[in-house]
Amino acid sequence: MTCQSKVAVSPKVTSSFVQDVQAIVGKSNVSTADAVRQQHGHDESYHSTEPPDIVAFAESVDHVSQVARLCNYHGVPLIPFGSGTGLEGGVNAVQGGLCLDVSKMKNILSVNAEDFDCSVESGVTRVQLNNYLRDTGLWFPIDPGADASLCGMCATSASGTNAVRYGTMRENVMNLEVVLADGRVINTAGAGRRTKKTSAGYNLTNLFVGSEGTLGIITKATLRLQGIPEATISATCHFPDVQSAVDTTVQVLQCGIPMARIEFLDEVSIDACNKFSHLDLKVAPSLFFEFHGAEAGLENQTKVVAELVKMNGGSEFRWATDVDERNHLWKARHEILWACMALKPGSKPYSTDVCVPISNLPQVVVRTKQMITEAGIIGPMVGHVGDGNFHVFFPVHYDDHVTLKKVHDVSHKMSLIALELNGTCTGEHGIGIGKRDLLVQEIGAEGLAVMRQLKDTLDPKGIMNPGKVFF
Ligand SMILES: Cc1cc2c(cc1C)N(C[C@H](O)[C@H](O)[C@H](O)COP(=O)(O)OP(=O)(O)OC[C@H]1O[C@@H](n3cnc4c(N)ncnc43)[C@H](O)[C@@H]1O)c1[nH]c(=O)[nH]c(=O)c1N2
Ligand SMILES: CC(C)C(=O)C(=O)O
Ligand SMILES: [Mn+2]
Repeated sequence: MTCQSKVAVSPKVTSSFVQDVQAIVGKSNVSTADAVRQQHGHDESYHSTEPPDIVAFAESVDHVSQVARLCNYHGVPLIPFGSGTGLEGGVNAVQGGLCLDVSKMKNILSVNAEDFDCSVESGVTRVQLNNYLRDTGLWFPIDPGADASLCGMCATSASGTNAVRYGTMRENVMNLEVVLADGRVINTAGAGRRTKKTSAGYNLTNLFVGSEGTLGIITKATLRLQGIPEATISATCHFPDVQSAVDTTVQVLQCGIPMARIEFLDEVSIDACNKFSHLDLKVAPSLFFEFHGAEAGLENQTKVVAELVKMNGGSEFRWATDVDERNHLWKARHEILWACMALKPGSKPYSTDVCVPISNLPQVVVRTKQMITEAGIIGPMVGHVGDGNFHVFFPVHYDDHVTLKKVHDVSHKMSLIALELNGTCTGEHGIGIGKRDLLVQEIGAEGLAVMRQLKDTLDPKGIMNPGKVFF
């Protein structure tokens, strides 16, 4: 686990190949400069930088299609690059090749306000879309902390703090335009289709959601939108221990309260947030809640949740009712990765991401906390607990191999506990290069072989993001 990068140029990327790429996307959209290759050879994770041999910037689906056809012909690895905010090394060019940056395709193609949907090109980010929607009364709720590209979010099946109410990318994508390895362009639900439901054949859309660039390049996404709620209330409270906070979450959901957000932060992450984002919360295991709905309904919901908090030994609510206060709170939550890294200056994130059925959550959280304490490492715990999903954001230094090994061991054991409890090794960050060994344990050898057959059918030469998801 070093930070060294590969300098050798793949023998397949010859000067005539570079010229062919330039002829497709234009000279100014191609770079073999070291700085550009380095920048495209890593995401926000701790994985070592692996630069591609060449970076090309696409400006249209036609560019993407022609570049794919060229790479396929020459057998050159093709790595799609959205905004590089991934956390499992998904863009790292582990076998060299061509990195295709699709961030210049930034058009919001349509917004159908009456139908609650929109279509965006591959470079449109979630913040760009929500700014654009501001005056329509609509919003797109899926919110990974980073301002990721929406097509990259499709590729990793991202979610975030709102998933407990609004679902993940899987539930919010209606159609995708995808360029396959051989350059063919398909629409996974048929050209122009944007229905809320369909029983027409196989669900190709969801085959590409979470495919991490290994099956094709997503050039357009048709997404569901939501109405901005009439009223929004946020509140925080703290608990004597982790177990009581997680028990409260389970009970709130069992009561059928339609929570918009329930986020857990342990005392280490609260401390990190206080320091980094200038909050003054009590340093204790805490829950951040958000309620969306009509004013009248919210009063009842907040009352029930406050009672459950009290029954579990939690504190009074601290309300964040006005917009500025609320934005400050959720901005702090979204910046928590960097807050945790600031606990150890110069560190990079080693993040974990397990998800279990909600009733098994207390067990996995409490066992993880014990492992972190026993290992004597810094391991702030943060969870989208309403989904049974939680993370530990370990700050690591590349050269501290002793701590890295401890972190890796705890992280691996956490995933095994999640699998043992009918859960998954990744709720939202994906497999990338870091969790390939866990995927086989999760899906089983036969299930994985079927995934492999699908990959071989769509990408027989294996050019699409090789070394990711599978070994
Ligand atoms: C501070 C912070 C906070 C968070 C997160 C990151 C960071 C830095 N994330 C993770 C991250 O934002 C998420 O993985 C994004 O969905 C990745 O989108 P990018 O555009 O950055 O893809 P990026 O460029 O990083 O690529 C990720 C993978 O998708 C592929 N890919 C990208 N664009 C593609 C395209 N158009 N077609 C095909 N394949 C493509 C790549 O090849 C790669 O395998 C997250 N996530 C989450 O789910 N919940 C969260 O709460 C957070 N929070
Ligand atoms: C920081 C990141 C990785 C995240 O998933 C979160 O904040 O929930
Ligand atoms: Mn998360």
